[in-house]
Amino acid sequence: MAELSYARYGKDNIRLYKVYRNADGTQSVVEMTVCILLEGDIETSYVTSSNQSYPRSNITFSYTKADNSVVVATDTQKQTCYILAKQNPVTPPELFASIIGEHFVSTYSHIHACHVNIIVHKWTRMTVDGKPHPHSFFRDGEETRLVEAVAREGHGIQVKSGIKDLLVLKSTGSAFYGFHRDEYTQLPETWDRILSTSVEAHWQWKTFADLAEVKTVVPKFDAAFEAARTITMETFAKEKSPSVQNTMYLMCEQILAKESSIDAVSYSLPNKHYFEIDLSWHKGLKNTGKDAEVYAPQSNPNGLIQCTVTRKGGKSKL
Ligand SMILES: O=c1[nH]c(=O)c2[nH]c(=O)[nH]c2[nH]1
Repeated sequence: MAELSYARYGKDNIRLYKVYRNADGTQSVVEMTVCILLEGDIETSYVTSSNQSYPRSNITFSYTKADNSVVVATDTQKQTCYILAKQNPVTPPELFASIIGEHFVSTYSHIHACHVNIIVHKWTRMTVDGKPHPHSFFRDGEETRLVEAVAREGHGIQVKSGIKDLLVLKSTGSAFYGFHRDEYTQLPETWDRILSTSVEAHWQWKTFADLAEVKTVVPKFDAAFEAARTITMETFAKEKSPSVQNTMYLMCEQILAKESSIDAVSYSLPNKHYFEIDLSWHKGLKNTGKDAEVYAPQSNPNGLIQCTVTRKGGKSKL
């Protein structure tokens, strides 16, 4: 006996660009990649067709019985994404993701959940002749802004925001000592090391009742993104880090303190190692400890340190 235990389908890698022609003659642009995944109820809502009853809302029938009548084609989902982008603002991405999610759940009676993921790609306005250029942009880093919105019928909209691929390095001001030692330990303690990581962080908003409630907090989304980015960089730079674990915890605490509508903050930080190179074999060159200047950056393996910090004493308030 076989049973379908998981079913979602949709369109991934929908690439989307929108230009805003501003009243002052300047233009602003947004480029994003969207993923939409739909879920349907498996047991309820039967309709009658001819003399036959069949489960109208049963998305799984498209899998188990080749019944495509319940399938909102993935191409339709892509076209809908473009139409919604034309008819609505695409920024902040948390709002646009919620608009897409609510659309699918409210438009199709047999679709009960819609998962929307958005990656926003950077286009930063150029400075030309010392002035912001009206319509030219460049990519100043691979860092992306992320959003995941889940609209679930009867359960509101859950929104998670994030940042990914923000590559940072500090050449001193980081230590790692006092860690557990046993017969498997070779790593020496260090009071001064290079610290580098590619930041991935997510912050989960309190659950919104509906799209109308999402709309009431729109300005908070950009503000929280800027705050999380600033807190990440300032903590990384200013803190004399005793470990990645402690530094990332401090970042989470500050983001929770800054925005009361955020329930939880997660970080996932690879520890990108830079190894000292002993060059003493060459004419006694000193290149270790306090004399270290030339290092070998390591591609792998890397440490991977993760945490989630949740607001104590229950959920947050708007
Ligand atoms: O900040 C660190 N945390 C660790 O858990 C760890 N483990 C390790 O080898 N180096 C480091 N650095």
